[in-house]
Amino acid sequence: MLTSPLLSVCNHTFSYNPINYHHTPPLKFQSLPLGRYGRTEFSSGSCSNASRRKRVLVKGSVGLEEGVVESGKRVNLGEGFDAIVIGSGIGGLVAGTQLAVKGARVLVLEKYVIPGGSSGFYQRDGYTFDVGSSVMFGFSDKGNLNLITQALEAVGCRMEVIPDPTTVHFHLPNHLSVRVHKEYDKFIDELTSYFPHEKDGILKFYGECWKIFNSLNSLELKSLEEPLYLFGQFFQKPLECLTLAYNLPQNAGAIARKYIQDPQLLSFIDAECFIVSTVNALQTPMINASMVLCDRHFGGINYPVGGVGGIAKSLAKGLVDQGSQILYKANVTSIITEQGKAVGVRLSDGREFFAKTIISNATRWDTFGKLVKGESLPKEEENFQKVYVKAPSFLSIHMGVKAEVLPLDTDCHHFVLENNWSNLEEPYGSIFLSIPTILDSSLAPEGRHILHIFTTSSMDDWQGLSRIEYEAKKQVVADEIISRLEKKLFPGLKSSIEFIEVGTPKTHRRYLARDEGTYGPMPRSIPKGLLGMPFNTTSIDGLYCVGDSCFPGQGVIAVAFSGVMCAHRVAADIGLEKKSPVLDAMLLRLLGWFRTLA
Ligand SMILES: NC(=O)c1ccc[n+]([C@@H]2O[C@H](COP(=O)([O-])OP(=O)(O)OC[C@H]3O[C@@H](n4cnc5c(N)ncnc54)[C@H](O)[C@@H]3O)[C@@H](O)[C@H]2O)c1
Ligand SMILES: CC(C)=CCC/C(C)=C/C=C/C(C)=C/C=C/C(C)=C/C=C/C=C(C)/C=C/C=C(C)/C=C/C=C(\C)CCC=C(C)C
Repeated sequence: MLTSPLLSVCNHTFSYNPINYHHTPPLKFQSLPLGRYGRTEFSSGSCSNASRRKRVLVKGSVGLEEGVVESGKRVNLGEGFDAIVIGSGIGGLVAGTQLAVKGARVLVLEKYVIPGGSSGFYQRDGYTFDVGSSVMFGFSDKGNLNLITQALEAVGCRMEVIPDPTTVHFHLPNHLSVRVHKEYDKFIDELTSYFPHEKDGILKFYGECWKIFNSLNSLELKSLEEPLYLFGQFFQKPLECLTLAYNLPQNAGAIARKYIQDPQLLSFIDAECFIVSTVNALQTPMINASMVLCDRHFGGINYPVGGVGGIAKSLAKGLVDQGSQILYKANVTSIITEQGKAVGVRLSDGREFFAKTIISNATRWDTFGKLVKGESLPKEEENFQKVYVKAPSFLSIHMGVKAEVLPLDTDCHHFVLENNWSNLEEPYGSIFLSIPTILDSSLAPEGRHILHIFTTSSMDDWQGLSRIEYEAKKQVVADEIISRLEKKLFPGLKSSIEFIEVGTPKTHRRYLARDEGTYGPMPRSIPKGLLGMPFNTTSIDGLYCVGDSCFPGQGVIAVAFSGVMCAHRVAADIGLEKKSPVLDAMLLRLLGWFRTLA
């Protein structure tokens, strides 16, 4: 068991656009700090085989093993990789580790200095901040849907977790204050105390979610693009598969409207969906809604001791333990194709790596807009972009505050929408707040709490500003958000601030390499549930995508599933799992046709 993995092995601080105020002494600004991870040096050497491709020799740190392998030792990465994964977000790491345990030789290339992407971390002044949100689904010890636990176990890791008794505390218009308790009955009682006339509708809507969740939870989860597996599941669990197939094109809002009439309760269901999809219930696929609305009661929300960043660190270490490799500061700028097949990647420093398959954990917009060069946008991607647009990014405020400002019974996660339901999807309209130190006090110095506040914000709002205007705007916007929280939740909040850093969509774009800092794909209008969401194969032979612009979308557990599916499909294609070329061709054509219906 790994106890506090992040804190025990990581003594360095990592920068996450440290624009700060209310803080003395001022922080040192570092754009890309080099911890032990940053010590990789590269040089190219001659090829020992007849290949015309450059063989890459690595001097210094290779793999993770806390970032260092005997400095100065020349390590030959060699060739013959089965897969190159571009990016070490949870999607990329799960795909990489799952392939590695199946016996594949994998190389993960990460632009930044640590793994994790939006699930990374940074440390400052004794605080360990999660870069993204701290609500972890799929991290329990039961069922088939605990995909984070399973991904870690696959590479021999286990993290200590702290159960959260309340997934989220909603503070909504008209004094609607609902705690989502881990215990389902307690949550239903609390919700029905506000809407007694809708008790039946509430039970029926959440009951529908449970039917879907139980079906999902009964399946062995692998690639829905692999026919032998898919038909096998239909054969073994016909009712469950038909339930899922029926619900694939459905959205939560439409199903809620079958059972519920009260407009305020429907707005509450919108808020339930918005916190995970950044869109209302009418636009949120029913399968995804069911997954999160039930897992929080089934397995519960569990926080990893030491912070969310420990998950990626453990996976990256597991990858290396399996004989595969990860390189940091490896910025892929193009995917090399030969006769229409993806065969390798080129980095910004000119190095090239080659493999049988290439898996991109960059968003589809980045993959097809930047990395695949000289090709017109494939039809499949055109269709994807017709159905989905980039969701806005976030403004994030990471703060350290004096502990006494929080009442003793404060919950860990809050969602605040003050007066007007119509502000739900507006930029800065609602506020997300996580206080992970409620669960794990080791993340902050004694007597302090971490507040991670975030709200939707789009890139347009931050373009065209001078440096001084940009920083001034950060202060103004952050100040206003903090004032709102002070008024609604924590009187005296401002004067309790000991540390603060503000990140904007530009920060997310820069540090997470996500086009416009997007949170992920968002349906352009009312989608047909998950029908239009592409899986992992692409129209370029040998090129696969993984992460939140693949089925089933945003969220750590969702991208972990995407990683599992991707690894299975790739393993079948490189001969590590069974496959049937004839059935493959039929299924892939059928799935492609389904997507055109979305
Ligand atoms: N539930 C939560 O609390 C929570 C918390 C954090 C993150 N998330 C979710 O995680 C999801 C994202 O996960 P993901 O796996 O899709 O990806 P990601 O965006 O987290 O990671 C992608 C990684 O790829 C790297 N990368 C991108 N382009 C590159 C290039 N050209 N060369 C090298 N490296 C490159 C980035 O640096 C990053 O590390 C989001 O949808 C978000 O919802 C959820
Ligand atoms: C193929 C065909 C045609 C058919 C077939 C049928 C079948 C069999 C089907 C199947 C299916 C499946 C398996 C599916 C699956 C799915 C899944 C797994 C899903 C998942 C999902 C998940 C999700 C979406 C998640 C999400 C999450 C998130 C996003 C989170 C977030 C959070 C946050 C932001 C936090 C908040 C905070 C505060 C409030 C503070």
